[in-house]
Amino acid sequence: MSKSTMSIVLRLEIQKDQATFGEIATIVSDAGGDIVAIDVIKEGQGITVRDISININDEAKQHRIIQSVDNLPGVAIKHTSDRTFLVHKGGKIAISSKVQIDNREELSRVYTPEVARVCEAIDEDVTLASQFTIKKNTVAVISDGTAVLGLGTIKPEAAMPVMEGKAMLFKQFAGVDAFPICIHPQSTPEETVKLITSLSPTFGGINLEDIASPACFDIEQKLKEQLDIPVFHDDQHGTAIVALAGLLNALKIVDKELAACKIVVCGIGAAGIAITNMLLTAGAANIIGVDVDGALIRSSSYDNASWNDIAQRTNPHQESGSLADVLCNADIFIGVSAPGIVKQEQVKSMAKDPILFALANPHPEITPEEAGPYARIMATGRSDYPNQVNNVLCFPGIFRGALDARASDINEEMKLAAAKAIASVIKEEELNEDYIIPSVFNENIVPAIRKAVMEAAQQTGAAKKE
Ligand SMILES: NC(=O)C1=CN([C@@H]2O[C@H](COP(=O)(O)OP(=O)(O)OC[C@H]3O[C@@H](n4cnc5c(N)ncnc54)[C@H](O)[C@@H]3O)[C@@H](O)[C@H]2O)C=CC1
Ligand SMILES: CC(=O)C(=O)O
Ligand SMILES: [Mg+2]
Repeated sequence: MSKSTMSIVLRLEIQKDQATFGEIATIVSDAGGDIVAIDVIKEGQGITVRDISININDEAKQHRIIQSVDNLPGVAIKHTSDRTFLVHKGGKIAISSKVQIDNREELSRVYTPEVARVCEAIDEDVTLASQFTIKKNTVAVISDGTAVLGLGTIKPEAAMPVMEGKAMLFKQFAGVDAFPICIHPQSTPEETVKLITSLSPTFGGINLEDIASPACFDIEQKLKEQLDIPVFHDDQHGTAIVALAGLLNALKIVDKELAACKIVVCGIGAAGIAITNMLLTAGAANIIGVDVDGALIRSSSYDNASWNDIAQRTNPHQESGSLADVLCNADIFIGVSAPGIVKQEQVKSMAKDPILFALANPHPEITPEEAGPYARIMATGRSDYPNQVNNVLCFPGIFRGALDARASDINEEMKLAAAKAIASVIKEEELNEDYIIPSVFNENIVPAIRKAVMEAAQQTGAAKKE
């Protein structure tokens, strides 16, 4: 099974009479690195300068390699670079023009004075903005940095690499122009709503990203009420749609019905609440929500209003206790909580053919290696294991469909249609334990979601375009 690798490049100055490349290779290999490329940068009298590219799978090994190589007599590290940082240099996206202007006539057309005629036309009929501006195909990816991946609150500037990454994926997979916008956290959800509402005329849709719960619920709800463009909190609904898609296929393999399964959803935050709601809509009857203080039960009262709401609508047998307690005999575990909180013993205690979706990023609740012997089906949110249950499978396609339908909303029917469309990309005869969800590179995903979402938008009256 694959595991993500970091890749570093060391530029070494080697005194030929004191050190050999063989010695360096041995040190790197002993410290757990794989040398994947060597470039000779300079050959001189008694000195050679080489770039060696090394793959490693954790940061501790990286430090060990650097230290050991640096300690070698006759070897000096001139420069160290990390390929992941290199790919982020200067940001990952850029804006480009669709039209080249080479003379004054063309300049007058795209800019003043001619542009004013287009402005006046849009001012008279604002719906023309969808025809004559980027609004037609542009989505804002907006975060306040308060729940970035599983990193918690980080500075908005620090959230930007994730938002740029989302923008890249929007473009590559669905041709949607997405603009990353990281804002300072506001003191109230109302202020965030006001800020985003002010930005909204530019965009054809708003993809909220990595905004902490419970504020994210209020923010999304109010924006949906106030704006006539689709507003979609990716961590809630994108995750829920992909989780349901994966589950529909996983259940076919283990031959179980969703309604008959005992399902534990761990982490009743943005993703966990949306997953719970989506599974209830899809027919699940026995979901137990678990958060830091254990299983949510109806008879308790929680400070978090969403937990009270979830507790009222789940856990029909009122099972209480810790995650370990309620995982006993569970058919399905879905984690959107914290790294490493599920132990092998707990997987062993689950019902026959357990399904585990350990979706916390970047470190899952349990690794596939650990769960492997006991889990029948295992999925994570990561790109480096089979069965990647990640919202990247959804947001490009769902916005493609919503923009093309000129939808004013992404409603429940459109979400359910997207989940079924993702699941349907894998044919029944192709399904297996390591292939319950299509790869993000499967070219059928976006067209399948787009078609299903456009149809659902038409049927529910959300589409402005026939
Ligand atoms: N694979 C995917 O596509 C996605 C994965 N995620 C991951 O899910 C996790 C949660 O994300 P959000 O819902 O946006 O965050 P959130 O902050 O809204 O919710 C996290 C919830 O987990 C709970 N939690 C923390 N530690 C726990 C523990 N030890 N036991 C039980 N519950 C615990 C928190 O109290 C909170 O209610 C993150 O790691 C994130 O990266 C989120 C969205 C998409
Ligand atoms: C995948 C994603 O959106 C997250 O982990 O927050
Ligand atoms: Mg996210």
